[in-house]
Amino acid sequence: MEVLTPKEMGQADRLAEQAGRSLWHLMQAAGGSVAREALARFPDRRSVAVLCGPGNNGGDGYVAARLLRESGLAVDVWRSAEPKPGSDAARAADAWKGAVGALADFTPQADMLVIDALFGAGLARDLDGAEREAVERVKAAGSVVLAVDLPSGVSGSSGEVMGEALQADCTVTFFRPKPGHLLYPGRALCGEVVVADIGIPAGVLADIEPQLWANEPAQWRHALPRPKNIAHKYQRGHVAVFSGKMSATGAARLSADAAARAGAGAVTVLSPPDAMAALATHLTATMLHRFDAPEDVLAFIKERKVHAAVCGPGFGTGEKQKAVVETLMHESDVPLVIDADAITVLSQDLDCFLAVRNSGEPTLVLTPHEGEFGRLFPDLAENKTLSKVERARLAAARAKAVVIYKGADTVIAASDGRAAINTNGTVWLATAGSGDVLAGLVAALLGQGMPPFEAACAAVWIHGQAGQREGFGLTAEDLPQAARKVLAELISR
Ligand SMILES: NC(=O)C1=CN([C@@H]2O[C@H](COP(=O)(O)OP(=O)(O)OC[C@H]3O[C@@H](n4cnc5c(N)ncnc54)[C@H](O)[C@@H]3O)[C@@H](O)[C@H]2O)[C@@H](O)CC1
Ligand SMILES: [K+]
Repeated sequence: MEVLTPKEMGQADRLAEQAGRSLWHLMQAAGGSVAREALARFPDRRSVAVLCGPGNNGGDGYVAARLLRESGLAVDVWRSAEPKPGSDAARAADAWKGAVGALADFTPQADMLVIDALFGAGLARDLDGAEREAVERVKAAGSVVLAVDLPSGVSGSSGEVMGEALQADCTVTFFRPKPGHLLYPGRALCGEVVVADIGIPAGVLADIEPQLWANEPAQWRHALPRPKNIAHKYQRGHVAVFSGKMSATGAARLSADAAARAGAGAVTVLSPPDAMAALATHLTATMLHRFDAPEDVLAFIKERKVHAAVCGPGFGTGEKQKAVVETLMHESDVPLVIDADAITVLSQDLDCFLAVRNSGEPTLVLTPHEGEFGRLFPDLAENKTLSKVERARLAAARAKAVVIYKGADTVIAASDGRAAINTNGTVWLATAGSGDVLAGLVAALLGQGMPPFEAACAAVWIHGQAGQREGFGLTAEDLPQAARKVLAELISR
């Protein structure tokens, strides 16, 4: 599903108006969907308090208040400021015939349903004054909160908290989700998110051309590799995985296993001389090849027709490793997944890395977690005015790469501006070796010819789904098999 920034949502609103849906009617539908969710989800609440701000978010609140009162509930409205005279919100406030209290006098109770219609997409600065104090009181009282569009204090564009924010049990937003619903901390503050249809025609999206999606199979399933019956193993993608020294071979084996389970026809672990014996005792279907110097690597890639390579898991960060990473970047055109230690190696000489990337070759997928992202793109990481999506996009454009910016809310970004926010991750994936598996999944899909952005999005989703299936107590060794089943189902459907 497309994700719209608050600015794009304003555009949707104007386009809907041109298509004959007035803001007044959208506001009635928005307030109506809030009232419906309140009745359906919180039927046992004895009283309802609707907190209304000065803008259209408050307007939705007045509409919901009127409808809930008409259904027989005891409803009070508390407002921080009057809506602008002549606005749709003012018209909605006029249609509310009950009393209106000053927000400063509102005393929340634990058994109350609080409908938060203070601020939505229009939140422009940190919460302060009466609104902030009311938010603090609601949090202290522990009332059940249903947020209109966004919990007040959450930025719709970044999910960041602006000063203070409500913790909602449920958030009803309209037409399409916003980045603030999917990026942390906003995602956690929203509670369950309901995306309500308020009559904005989906056709407006053709004019808006959104470049951000929630990461879902609908976006990339068509591009998943479907091997033809006649394919032999090398036609199904040959993936090479670089191993580190003898004491650090497990990471490469996890990547290799993931690549094989995700459909690569052949997988070879490239090993430094000292790790050959350790790897040989562990590998069965996966092939093993020794490399000593960067030239060996180039020769192997060329002669054995490698389709994608993973470099980084357990690799090490010394001079020898640096030489390999640089050779891969300068002298080879094999699609690369650069993870973990290889990211650290690149970050040791940023000017060189970016100079090489000016040519745009080879196809590159970078998989940094927060710390690695900070090392590769320090200025972007420090820029607190940017959302995680914007940081990932700028990084992708700068590195001419697909960037998988990992975390609980992993963002995948391409250098052409497309981006996706992943939502199926689970805490069980925060385990040693999980990232190595992800790198192997990306390489397998790349090696089978899937375009890099789609391959990255698919790998992240499959990884998340595998984590959910395995659940409590999973180890990274469980993930490749689970990923295989997820992928098999995606392909067979
Ligand atoms: N865009 C659309 O298509 C629709 C939008 N609707 C509602 O309209 C909302 C957006 O309305 P608005 O653009 O009026 O924005 P809001 O109602 O979120 O807030 C805007 C008002 O708050 C003030 N303000 C911003 N930050 C403040 C702060 N920290 N402290 C005090 N005042 C602050 C602004 O100056 C402005 O007056 C959405 O969240 C949604 O609830 C719905 O009515 C239906 C359709
Ligand atoms: K709100």
